[in-house]
Amino acid sequence: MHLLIPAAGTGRRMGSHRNKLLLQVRSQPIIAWTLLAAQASEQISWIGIISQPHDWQDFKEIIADLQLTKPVKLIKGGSSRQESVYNGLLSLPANAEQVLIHDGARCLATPDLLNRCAEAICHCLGLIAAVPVKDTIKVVDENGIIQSTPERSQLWAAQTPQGFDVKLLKQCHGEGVAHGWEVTDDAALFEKCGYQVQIVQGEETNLKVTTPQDLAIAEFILNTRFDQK
Ligand SMILES: Nc1ccn([C@@H]2O[C@H](COP(=O)(O)OP(=O)(O)OP(=O)(O)O)[C@@H](O)[C@H]2O)c(=O)n1
Ligand SMILES: C[C@](O)(CO)[C@H](O)COP(=O)(O)O
Repeated sequence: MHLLIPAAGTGRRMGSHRNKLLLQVRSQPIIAWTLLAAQASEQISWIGIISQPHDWQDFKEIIADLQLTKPVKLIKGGSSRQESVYNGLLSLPANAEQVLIHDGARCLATPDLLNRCAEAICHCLGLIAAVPVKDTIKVVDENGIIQSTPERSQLWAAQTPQGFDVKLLKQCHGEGVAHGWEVTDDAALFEKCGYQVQIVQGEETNLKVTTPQDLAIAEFILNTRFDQK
């Protein structure tokens, strides 16, 4: 299975002066943890890291240090996650029929989750890892007034990996560009084009490292995982 890792962000919400994926958690850059999970997943055979050229030297050193045995390609990132993923899709090897897309910032996803998504995408056209929301969610207007309370049993929090048929996802990204759609995940493009997206049970610990608080939580989770062994 081909895996694309969007890793070309700036980390604005982290307040970092450089790509947050180069920040350390448990003595390894965030992107290294993501790559270690990809390396450990038996289903992943090829890795594309979508990133900004000014980070490539750092990424090359990380890849070399990890001694990854799978082929890794560096792909130029775009100005939004959406644009980065589209670049990634256009850089896939010609034989890639399905693809998993997994945020570099979700460095706690387990090899088991990658394996389950890779297996599931062989039986459907689109899927995402997701978990049921635990909070009661409110829809609020610009004055801070609640407009509605959606039924929680129908609400799921989207994660990555997200998996797709390559041809269809390329077509959906093309439609996105043509219509000027701006979305925060690939499933949203699939939905807008009228294709079904299946849910795969995600992981509570599969958080996206977005803020400094997330860094501390990620460190705690990794310590719990690795100190237990
Ligand atoms: N132009 C972009 C923007 C984001 N990403 C990637 O998409 C994932 C999810 O994005 P997010 O966590 O929002 O990362 P940043 O864009 O770095 O964060 P922020 O929005 O706070 O600046 C990350 O792995 C990030 O590197 C990307 O490949 N290309
Ligand atoms: C794809 C994603 O990780 C699913 O939760 C998320 O939508 C990325 O969006 P962000 O706006 O970059 O946080």
